[in-house]
Amino acid sequence: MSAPTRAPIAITMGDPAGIGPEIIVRLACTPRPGETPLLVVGDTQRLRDMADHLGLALTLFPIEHPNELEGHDVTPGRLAVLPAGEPLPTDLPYGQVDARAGAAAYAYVSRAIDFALDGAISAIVTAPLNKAAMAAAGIQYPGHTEILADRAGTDDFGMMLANDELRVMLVSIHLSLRQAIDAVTPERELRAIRLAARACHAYGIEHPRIAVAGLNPHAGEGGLFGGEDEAIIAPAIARAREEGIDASGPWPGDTVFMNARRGHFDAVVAQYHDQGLIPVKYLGVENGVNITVGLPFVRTSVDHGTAFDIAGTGHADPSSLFYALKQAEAMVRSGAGT
Ligand SMILES: NC(=O)c1ccc[n+]([C@@H]2O[C@H](COP(=O)([O-])OP(=O)(O)OC[C@H]3O[C@@H](n4cnc5c(N)ncnc54)[C@H](O)[C@@H]3O)[C@@H](O)[C@H]2O)c1
Ligand SMILES: N[C@H](C(=O)O)[C@H](O)COP(=O)(O)O
Repeated sequence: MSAPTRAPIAITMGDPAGIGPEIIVRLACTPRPGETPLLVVGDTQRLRDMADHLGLALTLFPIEHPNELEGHDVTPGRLAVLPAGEPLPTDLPYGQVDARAGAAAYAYVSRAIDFALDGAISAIVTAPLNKAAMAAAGIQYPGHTEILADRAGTDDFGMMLANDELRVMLVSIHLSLRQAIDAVTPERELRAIRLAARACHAYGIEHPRIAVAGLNPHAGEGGLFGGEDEAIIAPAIARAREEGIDASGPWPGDTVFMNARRGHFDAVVAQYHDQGLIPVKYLGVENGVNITVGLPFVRTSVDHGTAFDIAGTGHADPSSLFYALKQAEAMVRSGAGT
């Protein structure tokens, strides 16, 4: 028996019709260096069926509270499951938007947040949920990040995607492109720069160099291609510098990530979702992690989605989940949080 020595990390199962169940059972059966005990908030039968489908020898045992892990054998091949929401129908199809799956995904993350706010778990690591399925269930949040921030009662939060080569903080997250342009405001710019610096501190970087990407082609080319870069972004960078943050820009968005990857910057502030996430995901989703910065607890996530095109087929790569767990453990260990 290996007794847990610190509060467990909870992995949420995500959308049951996606690849969450598969990547979780693969992770649970693989020896890994971290010593933090794990539990999954999800559906035991769904995980059981997936492990059987993949031919994995996995023992699942139910718990009702993270404290119950104390004294349990939590070695690879054994996994505690904490239920939430309604039990799933056994014939729930993979790879389809389903309101029952959307409701379940929301229930898993909600229950994990309860335990995180109580200090009963040390971090939340999320498997992907499907935003269309959640909307079909009548849940109005666009994603995990907004649920987490709302439940934590904070407006001062941000989404950072990172891998071994890039760290990217977004000015806006799940908005239409038109709305994202309107969201380029002095307040949001300054907040994103501050959050990027804060995240770098959590990575142990004392004096982070924060590059801010421009909004328009060539960062506006002196006003030829749009005025937001000079009128809104540049003054926010100046404000951040007055606060002592080593921020620079606005840099042309097409080359700033290349220079960050070369080591010229510690993080990039991207003006909208795809500007920031394409460079990170292009380097491979297997080494990427999504971190919510600004919460009172640690939350990391895989940097990929529910992959309905391969869900249930046994072809999902669990690497990003390993990476997200490793990052969460490091953040908990350092005590830096976010
Ligand atoms: N953390 C999250 O909860 C999260 C993250 C991103 C997207 N999403 C959601 O997931 C849903 C689907 O999003 P999408 O189709 O844009 O992106 P996706 O990441 O689900 O899929 C994009 C492509 O990458 C492949 N892929 C993704 N992860 C993989 C893995 N682990 N192994 C092998 N191949 C993998 C898929 O098969 C697909 O071809 C949407 O509802 C989206 O909002 C959720
Ligand atoms: N924007 C994220 C991505 O594309 O990877 C993703 O949608 C996850 O968002 P949440 O962590 O807020 O669910």
